[in-house]
Amino acid sequence: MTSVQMSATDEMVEGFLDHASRGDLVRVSDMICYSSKLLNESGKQGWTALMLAARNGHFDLVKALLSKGCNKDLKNKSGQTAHDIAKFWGHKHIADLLVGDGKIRDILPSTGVTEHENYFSREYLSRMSDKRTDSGWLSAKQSSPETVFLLFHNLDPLVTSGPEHMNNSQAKLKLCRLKRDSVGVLLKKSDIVVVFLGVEKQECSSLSSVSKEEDGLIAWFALNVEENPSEILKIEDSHSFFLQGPMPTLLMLNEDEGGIIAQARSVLAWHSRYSFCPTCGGKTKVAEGGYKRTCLTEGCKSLLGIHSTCYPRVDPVVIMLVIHPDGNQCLLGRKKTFPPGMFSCLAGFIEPGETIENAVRREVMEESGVTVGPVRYVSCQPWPMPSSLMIGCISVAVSTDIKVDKDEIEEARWFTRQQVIDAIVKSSKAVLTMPPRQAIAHYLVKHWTCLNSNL
Ligand SMILES: NC(=O)C1=CN([C@@H]2O[C@H](COP(=O)(O)OP(=O)(O)OC[C@H]3O[C@@H](n4cnc5c(N)ncnc54)[C@H](OP(=O)(O)O)[C@@H]3O)[C@@H](O)[C@H]2O)C=CC1
Ligand SMILES: [Mg+2]
Ligand SMILES: [Mg+2]
Ligand SMILES: [Mg+2]
Ligand SMILES: [Zn+2]
Repeated sequence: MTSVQMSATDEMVEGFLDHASRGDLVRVSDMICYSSKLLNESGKQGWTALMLAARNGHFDLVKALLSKGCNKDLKNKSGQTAHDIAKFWGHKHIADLLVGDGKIRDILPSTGVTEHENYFSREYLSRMSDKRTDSGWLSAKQSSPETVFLLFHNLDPLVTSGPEHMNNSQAKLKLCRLKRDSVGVLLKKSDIVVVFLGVEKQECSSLSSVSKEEDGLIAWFALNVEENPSEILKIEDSHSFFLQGPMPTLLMLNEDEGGIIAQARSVLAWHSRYSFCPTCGGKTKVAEGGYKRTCLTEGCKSLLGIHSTCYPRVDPVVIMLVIHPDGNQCLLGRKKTFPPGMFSCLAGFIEPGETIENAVRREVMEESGVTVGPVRYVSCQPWPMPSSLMIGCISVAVSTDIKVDKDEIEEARWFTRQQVIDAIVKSSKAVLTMPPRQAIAHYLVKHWTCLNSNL
């Protein structure tokens, strides 16, 4: 049936199940308020919203669906309940929630903050870290015609704008999913690092029907080349090109691919910047599917104790919305490099030996001269430029005079709630522009204004 032929009800059920599959608690709750019948509706293969939420590990959504009274005993066409599915996919906390009398036990005390999925956060692939040490499995997958290879040139991903890729996607660009034949020449080169990203998540029913040798898992790998490889590669897609960035171009992909890029680009960037051992400068050997570089110098200190220099690094960064003591204004700043009129949350790298809360207080003081009191964690976002983790907080100022550090920030100002709402909805009255919706700074401001996430 095409979407044109679909009835309005079918379309609503499909939309509802899609939101459930993505763990979109807000949209799912809104739709249940509109029609409680949706709770037990099923789509393809008899999967209900509860099953999809259990499959994809959306704990809060499973909890919400149960509290609305959905039937947890329904079975899909493979005879599985939501509990079976959660157990199969290793979501033990969800499986626990779904057993017995179905009563929800709150294991964690409520903080009033629910998990929010930011751009770059989606886990489209299952990382399967246990396979990183299985060199036989990894090389078999690299030879498999099903395997997907992502190619980067100086950390810019190969994408396509071809019309054949535009179905069901709002994104104008899509990662080129190359096959072994296209990248075979590169795989033979000894200096190319190939990073194992994971395998495509699959429906339980399709997994149970394959043998152990041919596990049916579709593996993904990423590789980065420094010289433009277009001439030696067999890429038939004439619409493909290396997406020059990283910003703002990396924000043009869809959410699934944003998550893949966050992982692939960070690990590849680590390889491109850590070619030699950071401890002794010696040569290193790439191991564990591209997730480790071991020093080859006998007796090197990096081989003793905690091998932290051997693994990809992640830099924690605090990013914070500072609320005025009057509760009705927030502090935003702009760097010289921002587009005209754009203001964002203050941010800064966490220093060694520092807590998240103290880093928030120090960075806000350094950059704006404002003293911060209480700090609360809200949400986080991988930021693969090259490999940060943005730790999003909301905090309350205890002083209000602004004295900007001109080296880092061009200007910082208090904006009223109405002014930031105007900016979010892009009103003609807006006196500032916000960072794009894919940036956690945007989400923190929206979170504070308590606006509907559809904006
Ligand atoms: N997702 C989002 O919404 C946002 C993301 N960000 C990201 O957050 C990150 C940090 O923000 P920013 O305000 O620049 O940070 P800071 O305020 O800490 O300032 C960065 C400066 O500090 C120095 N520095 C100190 N420690 C480090 C470190 N571990 N790594 C790199 N530089 C360090 C650098 O100096 P030098 O380079 O001169 O040596 C750099 O210029 C940036 O990568 C930015 O892209 C920022 C705002 C919004
Ligand atoms: Mg800063
Ligand atoms: Mg700073
Ligand atoms: Mg800093
Ligand atoms: Zn070394």
